[in-house]
This record gives sequence, C-alpha cells and structure tokens, in this order.
Amino acid sequence: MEYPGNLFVVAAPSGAGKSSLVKALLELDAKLSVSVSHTSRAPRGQEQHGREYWFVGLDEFRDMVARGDFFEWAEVHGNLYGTSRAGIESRMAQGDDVVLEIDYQGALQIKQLFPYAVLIFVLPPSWEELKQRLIRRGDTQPEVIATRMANARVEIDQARHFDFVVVNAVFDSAVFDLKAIVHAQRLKYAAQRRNRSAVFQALQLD
Ligand SMILES: Nc1nc2c(ncn2[C@@H]2O[C@H](COP(=O)(O)OP(=O)(O)O)[C@@H](O)[C@H]2O)c(=O)[nH]1
Ligand SMILES: Nc1ncnc2c1ncn2[C@@H]1O[C@H](COP(=O)(O)OP(=O)(O)O)[C@@H](O)[C@H]1O
Repeated sequence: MEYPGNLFVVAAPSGAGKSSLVKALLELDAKLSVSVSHTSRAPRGQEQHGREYWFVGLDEFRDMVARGDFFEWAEVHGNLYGTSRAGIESRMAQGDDVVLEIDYQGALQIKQLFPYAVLIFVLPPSWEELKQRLIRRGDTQPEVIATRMANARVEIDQARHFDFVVVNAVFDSAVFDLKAIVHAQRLKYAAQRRNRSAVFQALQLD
C-alpha cells in the first residue's frame, strides 16, 4: 500500500441538493467514489439494495453496531444510518478518494476518527428555496416538510464546525466549488506526502 486516499464528507439539510451535487461531481471525477451507507429505513421508489443504500432490518443494524462494524452511525429523521468500515477501509487503503454523503452527526464523528477528512456543508440559498426544492422533489405531505424544515435549522447551526460551506444556488457553480475543494485537497495532500510517516500515523495505518 502506498498512500491512503482522501476522505471528503458532504452534509446538508434534506432538500439542499447534496445527492444531486455529489452525483454530478462523481460524473466529472473518475478518481472519486461514493460510499454506500447502511440504513434501517425501507427502500423508496426506485431505490436498489447496494446502490443508494444497503437496506437492513433494525435488528441487523443494531448487531452491526454491537460488532463495531461502523466508523460512524446516527439516527436521522427517525431512522438509523451508518458508514461501514468494510465499505471504505479497503478503498482508502488502495489510495482511492472516497466521498461520504452523511448527516452532520456522522460528519463530526468521522472528523474525530480521521482529522484529515475534509468536511463540506451544502447550504440552500434561502429557507424559501429549501422548502420549494422539497416540494418539487415530491415531499408533499405538510408534516414531512415541516419536520424537515425544523430539522434544517438544527443542522445548519452545525455548519460552523465544517471546513467548507458551499451555497447551492446555481447548480453548476456549486459543482464547480466542490471540484475546487477536491482539487485543493489533493494538492495539499501531495505536499504532505513529503512527510509520509506523519500521515501514516494520523491514519493509524502503521
Ligand atoms: N450519519 C449518517 N448519516 C447518513 C448516512 N447515510 C445517509 N445519511 C443521512 O441521512 C439523511 C436522510 O437520508 P435519506 O433517507 O436518503 O433521505 P433524504 O435526505 O430525504 O434524501 C441525510 O441527511 C443523509 O445524509 C450515514 O451512513 N451516516
Ligand atoms: N441548484 C439547484 N437549483 C434548483 N434545484 C436544485 C438545485 N440543486 C438541487 N435541486 C433540486 O432540489 C431537489 C433536492 O435535491 P436532492 O439532491 O435530492 O437533495 P438532498 O440530497 O440534499 O436531499 C431535487 O429535486 C433537485 O433536483
């Protein structure tokens, strides 16, 4: 194994455009791959096991927690979500750059484990636009929208703990900002390779 890959974490309130942005970023960058999380929630619409998420029962999820299978896990909107060690450890060890699309609680846990992880928070341009995006996406039940808007206030308050904030107003500009962050981190990391043992120690790979 040469050098471990970079770790990028993207968090946002539901509806801010995180999934669309990460998808666009991955299409532009062949060296980046996204981690597929485990969740206890049921699949929606066209979602496939192993593509959007690994869908597992609550008992199985709790067994995985007890076994220490997750780097991080959290309860979000009443369901459990987690990033499995198996999902990203081997890819990072091979030197691949990995993106985690997770909530702020998970992002802060990842930063504790991997201080070199780059935490990016995606903001909507306004509260009204966030609400409109939730409605346009098809989340039409008023109580679902109200819960997500209330949660958004709690989530956005955590943006100050992140390394970068990207405002997703014009979609292509936001993708460009994400690309710039990824590029800058790669350049920074290339410089750090001159101090290889320090990096390895930080990653606890030695
Ligand atoms: N902590 C943590 N959060 C996750 C993980 N996977 C997804 N999430 C978050 O869970 C929340 C709900 O995701 P999802 O069920 O896809 O609903 P959506 O945000 O309405 O599309 C989002 O904030 C995701 O970022 C994970 O592995 N760990
Ligand atoms: N910059 C943007 N301008 C307008 N609509 C957007 C923008 N970014 C995303 N959207 C739309 O907003 C909705 C929510 O985006 P999505 O990626 O599902 O959000 P999240 O993953 O953060 O919950 C989708 O319908 C998406 O097409």
